[in-house]
Formats: sequence, structure tokens, C-alpha cells
Amino acid sequence: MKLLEKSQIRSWDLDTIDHQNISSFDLMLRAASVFSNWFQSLFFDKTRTIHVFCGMGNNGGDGFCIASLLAKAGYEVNVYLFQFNNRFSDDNLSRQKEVESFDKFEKFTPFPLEQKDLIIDALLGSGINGPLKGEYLKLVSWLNALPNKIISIDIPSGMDPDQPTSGSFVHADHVLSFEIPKISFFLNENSDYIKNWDYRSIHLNPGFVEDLKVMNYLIDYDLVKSILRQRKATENKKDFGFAQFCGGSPGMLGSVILASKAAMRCGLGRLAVSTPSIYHSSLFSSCPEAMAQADLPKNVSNLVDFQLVNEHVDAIAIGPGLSSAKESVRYIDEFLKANKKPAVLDADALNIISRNKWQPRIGAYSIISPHKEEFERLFGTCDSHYSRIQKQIEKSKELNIFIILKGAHTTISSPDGSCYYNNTGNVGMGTAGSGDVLTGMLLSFLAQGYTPLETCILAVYLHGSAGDSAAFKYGNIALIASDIIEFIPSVIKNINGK
Ligand SMILES: NC(=O)C1=CN([C@@H]2O[C@H](COP(=O)(O)OP(=O)(O)OC[C@H]3O[C@@H](n4cnc5c(N)ncnc54)[C@H](OP(=O)(O)O)[C@@H]3O)[C@@H](O)[C@H]2O)[C@@H](O)CC1
Ligand SMILES: [K+]
Repeated sequence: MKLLEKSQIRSWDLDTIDHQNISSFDLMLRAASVFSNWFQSLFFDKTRTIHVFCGMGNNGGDGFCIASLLAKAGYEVNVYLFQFNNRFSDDNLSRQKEVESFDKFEKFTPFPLEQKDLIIDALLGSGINGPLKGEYLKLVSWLNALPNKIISIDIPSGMDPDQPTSGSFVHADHVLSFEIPKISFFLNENSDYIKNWDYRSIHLNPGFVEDLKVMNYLIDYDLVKSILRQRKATENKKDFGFAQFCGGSPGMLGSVILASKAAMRCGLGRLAVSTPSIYHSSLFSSCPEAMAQADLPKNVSNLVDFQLVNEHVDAIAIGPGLSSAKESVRYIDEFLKANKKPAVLDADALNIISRNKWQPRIGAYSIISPHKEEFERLFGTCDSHYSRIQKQIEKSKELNIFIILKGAHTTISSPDGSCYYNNTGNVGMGTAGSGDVLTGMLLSFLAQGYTPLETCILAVYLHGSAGDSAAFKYGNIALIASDIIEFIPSVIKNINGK
């Protein structure tokens, strides 16, 4: 799904008014009806009073319109207008006439509310320009200290739709965004405050967004479904890719097993594993589907000759459990020199690259999947998660690589400067081996012939979804990496139908 910046949302709004021959006044009614239906499906108990807090722009106009619809639906509704200057939007002024009465505040003073009552936040929407000022600040601090449930229209008031908010904003319990979610819903800076959000279409002109160039996307079910291929009955294992996984070192076998199993569960045809031979029997007992790489003449510490590998495999993943021993450094050096195949680099491969400043040697269109610490070792420290994402995009362009920055909302950056936000996954996945499972999934899709971008999208989304299913069964405290693998089959089957 395309994620639009606030200026683009505004243009979409105007384009719809133009193309659908609808007035902005009527478009507001459409949005208010959508909100009101959604609200009634969630909060059907009509014994609680609803307090609608309206600002002076169109978000406030939505508030008046929604208050009138909810009153007609039988709710007890109180409306408040916060008029901190004289610049009303036209539609706001018109919609004020639809409610029987409202209290007006030119300066904010606190007033009592019953704890069980609900608050609808219609103070400010996507028209925000800069941090909250003056009376709004006092009002929002008061709202945030109340025990009442707050439901925001379009966006929590004060929140910047495109980037982290430098001031304060309403800490909403629920948000209904119009048409599409806002970019800022996926920023780590906001994740403690934006838990229950949803979006509903208000039927803005679809043609506008089809042609619109955007730099931000949300990875959603429809996108993943459109990428995941159906198999033909006549295909066989040779059609599903041959992958090479290189990793493991003394004491570090687990990552090899987790990655291998995850790779096979994502539909890989054949998998060869390069790992020290002392581990081959353990690997076979845990993942009999994998082949272990025999000792080859030029092996470094029982690893593999990349020139030779390149002739046979469709993709390589390298790094998990490799250690940063001298032999592993030589191994990565060899790999960077010789590899010609689509590749995934993770864990110790990234640590070795950052220590030796080999970043410019990473092959074009490779995928790297660092977590925050690995990322900062590679590219330097950042003072916020948002600035880390900006650097991620910049480095993808500069190095011509795909970067998966793992975290609460994993982001994928592509060499063309676009950024994909993921919304699956949970805190329970921050556990040993979870990243190895992702590496195995990436390797699998890459070897099956998906493009690097498709590979990143599929693996990141499905990894998070499998983690969500695992957390549903085991809880996010008990969840371990093997549980994620347990649920890969069902999440793929749910999407692909096969
Ligand atoms: N997209 C769509 O298709 C549709 C959108 N719709 C709705 O329109 C909403 C957008 O409406 P909008 O553009 O009128 O702006 P809005 O958010 O009400 O804010 C403007 C007010 O905020 C004030 N203000 C600004 N910054 C401030 C600050 N830092 N601190 C304090 N005040 C600040 C500003 O004051 P001023 O700058 O004039 O001093 C002005 O009074 C959108 O969110 C959605 O709800 C639907 O009705 C129909 C379909
Ligand atoms: K709002």
C-alpha cells in the first residue's frame, strides 16, 4: 500500500473534489459517516456520554459532523469548540450549525468528566504545521492525564503525519485514519502511543494514487499475496531454487539449523550448507532436507570455494554464527571478491565488513539485514530511529543494496530510495535465533527467483506473521525462534491458499 505524505493527502482530497464532482462539505460528511459507523461498531454502549473536542480546521469540522451523526444514532453527546484564534475553515463554520449547542473555550480551563465517558479528539488533523503551541499544549496535557478513553479522528491531534513529532500530541486509545494509515503510525518513536489504529476508505479517487510516485509503502496482505507465486503441477525441485547457506563456527550451530529449516519451510528446492564438518551429523538430524558441503580443496576452515559454488547455486546467504575469527575474516574477504550470485549478508558477515570498512565491497543488489547495533557499526550512530531510517535509505542508494533494518517496525530500503514499512511481528521476536530464521527465509525466496525487493517483502512480512501466530499460541515472553518456524507453513498457506 502506498503511504502518502500530508501534502499528497491534501492533493488527493482536492483531486477527489475535482474528479467526483463533490463539494468539500459533502466529502466531510462522507468521512464523518465512515467514522461514525466504525465508532458504533466498537462502542455500542450508549450509556456512556461522548465528549467531542473540536478544533477550528476541517478535523474540527469532522468532529461537529460526527457529533451530529452520533446524537442522531441515540448517543448522549457533548460538544466543545476550542477557538484559540479566529481562523476557522469554511466547512468547520458550516458544520457548527449542525449541532444543537456547544461550549466554546477561548482559553483552556479544565472541567470535570466522568471516568467512564468517551472522548472524541477532533482538535487537529493532518493540517498540523509544527509543534503544538499555547492553549493547545495545556489542553493536550490535560487530556493525556485523564483516565478516559480517547478516540482520535484521522490522527491523534498534534501528531506529525510524516515524521516524529517534536512536541506533544494526544495519546489516543484508538485512531481511525481516513483512506490510508499515516506514515508516522509506523515510526518507533510513536509506537508506545499508537496501539489501536485502523483505517477505512472514504472513497477518494483511486486514479490519483495509482499514478502518484511515493517513496513510502506499507507491506500489507494484498502486496504479499500479489508477489507470492502459485506453483504449476509440473514443476519440480529444480524449479524452486538451489541455495547455499554459509555459517556456523565452533559453538555456533544453532543459527545454521534455524536458517536451514526456515529456508526449506519457505519452499526452497535444494539447500547446501557450508559449516564445519564436526556439525554435519547434528545438522542432518535436525534438518535432514539439507545437504552439507563436502570439504573442498580451497576451503577456509572447512568452508567453501566461492568460485565453485557460483557455478551451481541460485543464491547465497552468509554470516550467521560465523564468528569473527581470523578464518572467518578471510572467508568473507574471499566471498566479497568472488561472489557473483544474489546474496544475503547478515550477523558476523556484517560485523566483519564493518570492522574492516568493506562496506563499498558489498555486491550490488545484495540484501543485508542488520539490527540496530549492527546497522550503527556499519554506518555510524544516529540520534533517533527516524534518522537511522533516513541513513538507511541514503546508504541503500549509495551502495546500491537492499537494507533490512530489523526492529519493532522493520523497514526495507531499496537502491531507488523507496522505503517499505512492516507492521507484522511482536516484541517476543526479540530472541536469539529470530534473525537467523529471517536470513533462512530471505535465502529461500532469493534462490526461488524472486527479485531482491520481492524477497525482502515476502520474508519480512511472513517472518512477522509467523511470529504473531507463535505469540498467539505461546505468548510473547515464552516465544523462541523455533516457534516462528513452526508457523511459517500456516501463514504461507493462508496467503497462497496452497
Ligand atoms: N484528507 C481528506 O481527504 C479529508 C480530510 N478531512 C479532514 O480534514 C483534516 C485536515 O483538515 P485541515 O487541513 O483543515 O487541517 P486541521 O488538521 O483541521 O488543522 C488546521 C487547524 O490547525 C491549526 N494548527 C496547525 N498547526 C498547529 C499547531 N502546531 N499548533 C496549534 N494549532 C495548529 C491551524 O491553525 P492556524 O495555522 O490557522 O493558526 C488550523 O486551525 C483531516 O485530518 C481530516 O480530519 C475530511 O474532512 C474530509 C476528507
Ligand atoms: K484528531
